[in-house]
Amino acid sequence: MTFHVPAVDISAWVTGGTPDEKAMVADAIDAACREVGFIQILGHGIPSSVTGGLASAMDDFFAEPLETKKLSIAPKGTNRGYTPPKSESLSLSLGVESATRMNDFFEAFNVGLATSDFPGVELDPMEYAENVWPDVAGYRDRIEAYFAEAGRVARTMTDIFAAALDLPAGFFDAYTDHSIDVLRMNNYALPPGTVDLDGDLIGMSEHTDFGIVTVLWADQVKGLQVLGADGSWNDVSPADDALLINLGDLTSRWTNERWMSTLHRVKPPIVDGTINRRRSAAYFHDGNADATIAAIPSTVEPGGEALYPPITVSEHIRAKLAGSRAGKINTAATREAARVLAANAG
Ligand SMILES: O=C(O)CCC(=O)C(=O)O
Ligand SMILES: [Fe+2]
Repeated sequence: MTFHVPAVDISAWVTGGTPDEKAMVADAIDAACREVGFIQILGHGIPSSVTGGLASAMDDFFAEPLETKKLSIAPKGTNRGYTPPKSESLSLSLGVESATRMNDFFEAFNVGLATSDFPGVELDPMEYAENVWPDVAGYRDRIEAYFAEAGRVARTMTDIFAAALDLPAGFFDAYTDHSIDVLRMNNYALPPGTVDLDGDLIGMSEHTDFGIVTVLWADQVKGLQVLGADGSWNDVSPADDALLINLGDLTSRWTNERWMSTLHRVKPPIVDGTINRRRSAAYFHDGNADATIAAIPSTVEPGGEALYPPITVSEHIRAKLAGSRAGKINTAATREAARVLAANAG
């Protein structure tokens, strides 16, 4: 079976297409969400100057010495600021004890929506933590410009999802008007020779994303692998100017697994004892902390049962982060864990 990430041009939803044009896009997105869970999108409308700014800001920050980068470590328990290599293990977010425990070698910088973005709304300052910004000229401006664009694209995707699922227009708005949104900028780099010392190192171990939808910018250097329905891992890199979209667990729960949160990992190939540096930036659109996610009735067979109990966004994200960040196995992810174990066996 050949694995293929479908490409969909969403410009009808970005620049105001006809109802027919929009319906064709929604149908293509529904098929991609049912069959693959990863999509390449074109026509997203993010200017290349903005993605160029994101990439150059990442280059400027990650080139700093480790000790300088560590000045941007945010208070414990917040999903913000710098995370050095080997401080997370994504596979633990799934409840799977990984052989590569805390051996994910990516380093990252996280920014997100904060309490100050929602004046008058009562929010947990840990979940909506304020950002920390490094002392790098123009960094904040470049990141904020991309963050706003990626957030717009994530919201456009939920508009398309509502149409694709035959839900009323704006269905997702009430769940996302103070959404936990985080941009994780990932840098995969190892000094030459390191890879020989520890065969267990992996760029980012296998995981599903946690929230509603992820907008993923990635450069075209090899490393991202996506699990196919047949249990095979497949290399994926975006076409020129394309962004990758993938679904998170909350959407899989919401749609009673009509749509899947697809497993993926980052395993940069080792060439001459080293790896080629690779960059990505994942914008996670996770939903309002206090929103309750329960299967959309039309996705449950008549007389059938929902596959998951209702859960709040907050409960779900906390359990996931406790796994990846604190090494605490997520025991609430049995259905997801079963999928990983099946894949590893295959
Ligand atoms: O680096 C990539 O392409 C994927 C990153 C990713 O999966 C994540 O940050 O959740
Ligand atoms: Fe991911």
